[in-house]
Amino acid sequence: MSDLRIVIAGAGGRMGRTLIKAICDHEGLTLAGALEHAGSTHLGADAGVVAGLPAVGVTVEADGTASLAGADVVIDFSSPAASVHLAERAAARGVAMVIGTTGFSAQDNAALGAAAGRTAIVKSGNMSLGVNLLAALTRRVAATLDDTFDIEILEMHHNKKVDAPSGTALLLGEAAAKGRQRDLDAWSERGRDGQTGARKAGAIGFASLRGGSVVGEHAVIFAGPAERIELVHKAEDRMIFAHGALVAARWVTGRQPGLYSMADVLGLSDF
Ligand SMILES: NC(=O)C1=CN([C@@H]2O[C@H](COP(=O)(O)OP(=O)(O)OC[C@H]3O[C@@H](n4cnc5c(N)ncnc54)[C@H](OP(=O)(O)O)[C@@H]3O)[C@@H](O)[C@H]2O)C=CC1
Ligand SMILES: O=C(O)C1=N[C@H](C(=O)O)C[C@H](O)C1
Repeated sequence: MSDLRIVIAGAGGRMGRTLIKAICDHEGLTLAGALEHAGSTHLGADAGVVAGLPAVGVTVEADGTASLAGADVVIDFSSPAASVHLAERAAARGVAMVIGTTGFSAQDNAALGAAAGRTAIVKSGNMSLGVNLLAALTRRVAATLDDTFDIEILEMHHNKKVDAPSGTALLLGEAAAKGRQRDLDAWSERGRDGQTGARKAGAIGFASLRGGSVVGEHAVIFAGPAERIELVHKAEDRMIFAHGALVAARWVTGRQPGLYSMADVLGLSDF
């Protein structure tokens, strides 16, 4: 069987570099391209060297037309605008895509949905097995407990993260809302400050902490009368996201067009 040919977008970033290392460590995977934005200081450098490895013979580039033409799948951890633009290009060429970027607007999500009408895309705010299992558990617990148990989602990340709440917190919020058979947008409470009034029964609250080098920590708290249940995930190494993205890349290659989740990839949709 021939190698899976993977293009990495956001190649110079924390996740891009982790993915390049993971690809170089795995049999059956080939780095087919490494993309960065037009102003990046990494342009022209060898992607292996950017990732802290010996040279691999792939140059970091901004255009990527030739790389996309020879790729099976693109894995993208960059920025919302870059992901949307790249999804349109991948869709035009029928190249599958795995999107780990977070912080999308409703308009961005609509554009990604349109691209997924033309090529297969796996998109998830968290690619790890642990968090996707946590989401399945969250849905089950939220469905089991009634509104006397308030749901609060707490996340903490490193001090370079640019979006809040995290994509994972939103994924967990969606799972809780699904369990309660509610629309998350109508029930979420974010950024409380000042005279907020008492908590609305049934709301799903979010709180974000930023500091240091924390890779990613999430807690879903079910706070009831005189007792509390907490479901927690702590990521210790970005390699868990990279491994999940590579599992998704194998799974999505050759699939029918559509927008898929990590729950689809991991078989957790009916858990
Ligand atoms: N789903 C998941 O499991 C995970 C998701 N993430 C998400 O992935 C994204 C990236 O995270 P992280 O790697 O930590 O962030 P970084 O800022 O370290 O990396 C992002 C990279 O993308 C580059 N970039 C910006 N615009 C473009 C473009 N047009 N084309 C190609 N590259 C571009 C950035 O360049 P420059 O620095 O020069 O701007 C940077 O090198 C975030 O949205 C984060 O939330 C992160 C971890 C896990
Ligand atoms: O920016 C990060 O670092 C992370 N982003 C994702 C998110 O927004 O949830 C996933 C992970 O928590 C790390």
